[in-house]
Amino acid sequence: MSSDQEQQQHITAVSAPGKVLLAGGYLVLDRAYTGLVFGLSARINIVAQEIHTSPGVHLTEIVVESPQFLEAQWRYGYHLADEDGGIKVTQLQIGSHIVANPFVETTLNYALTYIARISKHSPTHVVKSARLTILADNDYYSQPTTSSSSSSADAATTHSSSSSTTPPAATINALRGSRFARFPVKLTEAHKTGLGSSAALVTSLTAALLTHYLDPTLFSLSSPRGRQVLHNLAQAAHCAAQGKVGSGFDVAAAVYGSSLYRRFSPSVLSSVPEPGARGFATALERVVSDSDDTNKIWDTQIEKDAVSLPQGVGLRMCDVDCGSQTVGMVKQVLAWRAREPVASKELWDELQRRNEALALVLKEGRTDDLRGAVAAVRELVRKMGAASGVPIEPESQTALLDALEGVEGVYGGVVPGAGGYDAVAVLCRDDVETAELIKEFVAGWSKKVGGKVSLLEVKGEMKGVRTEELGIYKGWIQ
Ligand SMILES: Nc1ncnc2c1ncn2[C@@H]1O[C@H](COP(=O)(O)OP(=O)(O)O)[C@@H](O)[C@H]1O
Ligand SMILES: C[C@@](O)(CCOP(=O)(O)OP(=O)(O)O)CC(=O)O
Repeated sequence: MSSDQEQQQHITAVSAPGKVLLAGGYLVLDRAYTGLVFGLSARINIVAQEIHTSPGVHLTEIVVESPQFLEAQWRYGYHLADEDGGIKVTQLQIGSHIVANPFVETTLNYALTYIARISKHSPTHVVKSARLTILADNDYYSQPTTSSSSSSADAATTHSSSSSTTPPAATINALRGSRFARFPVKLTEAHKTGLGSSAALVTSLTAALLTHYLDPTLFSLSSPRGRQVLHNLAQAAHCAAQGKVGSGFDVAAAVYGSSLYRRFSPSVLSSVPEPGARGFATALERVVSDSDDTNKIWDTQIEKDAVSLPQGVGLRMCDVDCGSQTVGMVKQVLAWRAREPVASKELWDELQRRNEALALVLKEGRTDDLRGAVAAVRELVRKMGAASGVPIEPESQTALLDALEGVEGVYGGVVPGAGGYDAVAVLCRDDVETAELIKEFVAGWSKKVGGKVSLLEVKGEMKGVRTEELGIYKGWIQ
C-alpha cells in the first residue's frame, strides 16, 4: 500500500508489550509494597483503519478481528445511552452464533465513551465506522507441536474463517516463519503462555482508538499526558473486564514498559458505574482526566528509573507445561495474611527489602551479586508458600531453577508473578550461545522429569506502548 493510500484511508498502528513480574508477586496487591515489573518484547499490535460505507449508508459499525485465529471477528453497533450513560456497543451476530470477547467489548465501551466526551464534535460525527485488526506476537500462545509455520499455513488452506482479513493461501505461504503465526484454532482454544495478553490487548486497543478518533491536540501517545490518560483509561477498562481489581502492574507495564510499580488505591475506580448506567460518562471522564477539582485521584507510582538490566544481561522466559495448575492462589495467600498478621507482615517487609535489593543490583549492573540477590528473594518466596499453603515456588520449580543455575551464563531465575507451575523467568547472559545452552538444558530436563519446558523467544524490554510502521503487518492488512 502506498503512503498516499495510507493517508487517504487514515491507517494507524500501535503496539503494547506483555509483562513479567520478576519480584513482588502478592506484595504488589498492597500499596505498602512495590513490584519489579519488566515489559517484554512480545507485543500486541492493533491496526486501526476507516471502513468506507457506500454513499447514503449511515450504518456505523466497529469491526474488531484477530486474523491469526479461526472465527475471531467481533462486530459491534453502538448507541448513545440515556442519562449520561456514555457510548454503549452492542455485538452484532455474524452467521448463526455469537462469541463474546469481554475485553474487546468493555474496552470499546470505555474508550468510545471517553472519546465522545472530550471530542469537540457530536458522538455520531466523531465515532465513524472502523476496523481494528489485532496481531499478537507468537510467544503469547504455545505453538502447535508440529512445525508452527507449516501447520498454520496448512490450517489456513483447509479451514474457512469468517475473518474478512484472513490472507489467502498464497499470502499465507509467504508468511511462513513470519512474526505473526496463524494458529489453527479458535482463540478460546489457544494455550496462553501467561505474558499478560488481556492487559496488552486492552492497552493497545485503547491507544489505537484514542489515536484513530481524536485530533492530535486532544490525544498524543508521545506526550506524558497522553500516556497518563491511556494508563487511567486502560486500567479502568481492564479492571471492569476482569471483574476484579488486580494490582494493575500488567497494564502499567503495557503503557510504560519496565518499572518499579506501586498500585493505585482500589477506591480510585469504585466511583465509576457500569457502562450505560446513569452518570457513567461523567464519572469516567473525571477519573481518566485525573481531576477532582484540586485533588489528584490516582496515587499510582511508576518509577522507570529504578529499573534496568545490566549491560549484556537478558531476561528470558521459559514456558513450563508440567501438569497441575492452582486456582485461588491469591485468595489463599491473602487469607494467610489475615490469619497471621504479625508473622506475615514481618515476612513481607523483609521480602520487600530483598526485592528492592535485587532491583538495585540489576540497576547498578552488579552481575557478581545477582545470584545472591535472587537466592535471597527465592528463600522468602518459598517461606511465604510454606506458611500460606500455596505452591508459589513448588518443589518441581525449585529443582528446575536450581538446575538452571548450573547452566553456563545463567545468573539465576525465579517463578514470576503469582508463581506456580507455569513459567520461570531467567536472568542470563544476553547472547546466542547462552540461549542455545538453555534450550539444550531444558530439552534434557523435559525428557528427564516428564512434561515440557521450553525457552520462549521473548526478552525483557524497557519500552512501553508505541506507534508502529505499517510495513511489519504486510500480508495481514488490506
Ligand atoms: N489475540 C487476541 N485477540 C483478541 N482477544 C484477545 C487476544 N488475546 C487475548 N485476548 C482477550 O484476552 C482474554 C485473555 O485474558 P486472560 O484470561 O486474562 O489472560 P492473560 O493472563 O493472558 O491476560 C481472551 O479471552 C480475549 O478476550
Ligand atoms: C499475585 C499478583 O500479585 C501477581 C500475578 O501475576 P501473574 O503474572 O501471575 O498474573 P496473571 O497474568 O494475572 O496470571 C496479582 C496482581 O498483582 O494482580
